[in-house]
Amino acid sequence: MESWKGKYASGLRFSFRKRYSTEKGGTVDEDCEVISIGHKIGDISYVSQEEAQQIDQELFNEYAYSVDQLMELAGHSCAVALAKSYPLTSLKKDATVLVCCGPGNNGGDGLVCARHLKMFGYNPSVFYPKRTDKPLYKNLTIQCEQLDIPFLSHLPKPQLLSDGFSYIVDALFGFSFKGEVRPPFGDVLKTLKEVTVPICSIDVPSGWDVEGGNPDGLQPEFLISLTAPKKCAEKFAGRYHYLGGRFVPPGIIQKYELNLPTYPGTEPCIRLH
Ligand SMILES: [K+]
Repeated sequence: MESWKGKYASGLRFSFRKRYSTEKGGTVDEDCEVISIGHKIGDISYVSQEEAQQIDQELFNEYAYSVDQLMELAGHSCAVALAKSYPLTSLKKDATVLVCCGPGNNGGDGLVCARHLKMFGYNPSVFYPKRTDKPLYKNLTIQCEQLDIPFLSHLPKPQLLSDGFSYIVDALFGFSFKGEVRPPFGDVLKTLKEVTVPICSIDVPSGWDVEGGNPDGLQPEFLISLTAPKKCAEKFAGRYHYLGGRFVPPGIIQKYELNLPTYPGTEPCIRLH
C-alpha cells in the first residue's frame, strides 16, 4: 500500500493509489485523494491520552464551549465521513447500520452520529447497554427515538449482526478508556470482533490502549480521529482514516504544537489515508 507519510502537499490535491489483497488471493486498487492546502502532510500530530484530556478540559474551561456543542460537531463529522466512505447507493440491506454506544462522551458522539445518519437516509439502530443518567444523554436518546431509530435490548450474535447490518459503528470508548475492559463490554467487544461487516470506530478503536493500541483487539476498517489523532492511531491499518471535529481553536493548536491538515472548504472532516 502506498503511503502518504513523508510526502508534501504542493497544492490543493494529493492523490495516490492503494492496493489491497483480497481473500481470494487477488488484488484491488483504489484511487484515493487527500485535499490539503499548503500544509506539510507528513508529520501529523498524534496526541497522548493526557494531552487529549487536557485539550478537552481547555475547550470547556478556557474556551467556554459546552459538551453538547462539541459533541454535535464531532458526531456530525463522523456521519459525514461514514457517508463518504460508505455511500448510500453502495449499500445493500436497506442501508442498515448499527451504532454501539458506550457510557461516556464517545457514546454521546455515537448517538449524534446515528441521528445524522438517519437524516442522511441511512437506517441506523442503536445498541446502548449502559445509559448515563444525565440530561445530555437522555435528550440525545429521545432525539433518536423521535426519529424512530430502534434501540436494541441486546446485542445479536455475530452471524445475525453480519447478516443484518451494512456496517457497525463503534462508539463504545474514546480517549478516557483505561485498563482491562469491564462488564458488560467485554462480551460486546468479543461479539464485534467476530462480525464480518466493517467496524467503524469513533476516535479510538474500543478496547485499544489509547496510546499503545491492541493487536488482539478490534481491527476496524474505518477510524475517525476527533480533534487530533491519538497515539494508537499510528497502529491503525484499516482502509479509511479520517480526521473530524473541526473546532480546534488556533490557541490550542499553538499551545500543543499540533500539526494537522487544513480542512478543505467547508468540509467537517478530512481523509488522512
Ligand atoms: K470508539
